Amino acid sequence: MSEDNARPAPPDIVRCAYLELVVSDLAASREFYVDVLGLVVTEEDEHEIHLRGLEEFIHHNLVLRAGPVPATAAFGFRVRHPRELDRAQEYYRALGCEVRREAAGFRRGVGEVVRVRDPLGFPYEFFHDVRHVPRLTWNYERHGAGAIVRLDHFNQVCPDVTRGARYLEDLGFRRTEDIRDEEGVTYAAWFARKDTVHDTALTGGAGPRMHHVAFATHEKHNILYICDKLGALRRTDVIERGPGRHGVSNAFYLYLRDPDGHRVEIYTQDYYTGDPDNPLVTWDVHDNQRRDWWGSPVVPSWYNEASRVLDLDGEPVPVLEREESRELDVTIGADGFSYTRKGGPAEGFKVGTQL
Ligand SMILES: O=C1C=CC(S(=O)(=O)O)=CC1(O)O
Ligand SMILES: [Fe+2]
Repeated sequence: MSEDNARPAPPDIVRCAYLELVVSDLAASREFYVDVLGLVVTEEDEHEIHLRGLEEFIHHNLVLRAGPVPATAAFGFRVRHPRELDRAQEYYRALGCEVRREAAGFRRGVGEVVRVRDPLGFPYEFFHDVRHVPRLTWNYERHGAGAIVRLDHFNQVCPDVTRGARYLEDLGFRRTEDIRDEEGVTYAAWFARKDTVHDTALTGGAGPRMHHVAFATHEKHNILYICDKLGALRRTDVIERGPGRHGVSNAFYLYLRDPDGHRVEIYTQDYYTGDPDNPLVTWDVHDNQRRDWWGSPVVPSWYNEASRVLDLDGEPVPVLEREESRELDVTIGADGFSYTRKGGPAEGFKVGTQL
């Protein structure tokens, strides 16, 4: 039992492991994720494609499933031992959540799965047993110049980030960074189980919705190559934001939109957060360098658009509007305010003066 004996201890989550996306045109999505981005096909048929990064040894990091309504069907987390599935089941039942336990075979390449619709409305899955597949770390003949090596994180849109943060921290996630204002409103926060900046993050907005899934490369030049390749393919309209250097996480980044509009981040070189006393980094929502260290603007679609999520029966979960102030409103636009140097000039061409 956890400290407050009222609730069972949370499951011991190792890492974010896979995302299931429903896509409207499986062939178009396969071309985007395999031919353009270079993810590796573990297994595929006419209904589903199971993909992974070059360094991954579990069966998949991404499932593309053909369906009528583009949405996110599952956020998969690996737990440290099969017994943690019992804990997951007890923990979420004690929260009053819908919990289903699916025998091995429910999900290809994965053993028993506990599926929940969590308190924020998201479809979370927990698993341990998984089929191992070849790690292609040293198969450089298969590494394109864009070389995506692993799944790094999810990003979830929810109306109340403070409430969501409390839920994730009770679940055992460590908050590593956040964006707040002087009134104490939290606009976004990042949460880790592995020793990088995050396994998932909460972005304040209408939700529950899936903001993005991020895959990691080893180097910035892998990201720059993906941009150059998209230029050569005349597909630069899939580039939504970046390339650039984040303030939060310090990672180099690129955001793309897939054929259904699902957002994919390509991400590299954040920092180690594994010590128990890892210090929280808090950013001022008006700091122009918080989301892009070079002060480049965040396009409004990045704040406003995200993918629906499905409940455990495959139905879209209703979306609730955010009640607290929204980041886009307080930083960009006629009454938006953002600075490069606190108290410095707000005039000029940077964000907050022309968008
Ligand atoms: O992974 C991330 C790290 C940093 C940022 S931000 O735009 O720098 O806040 C966004 C993000 O959540 O995608
Ligand atoms: Fe991200």
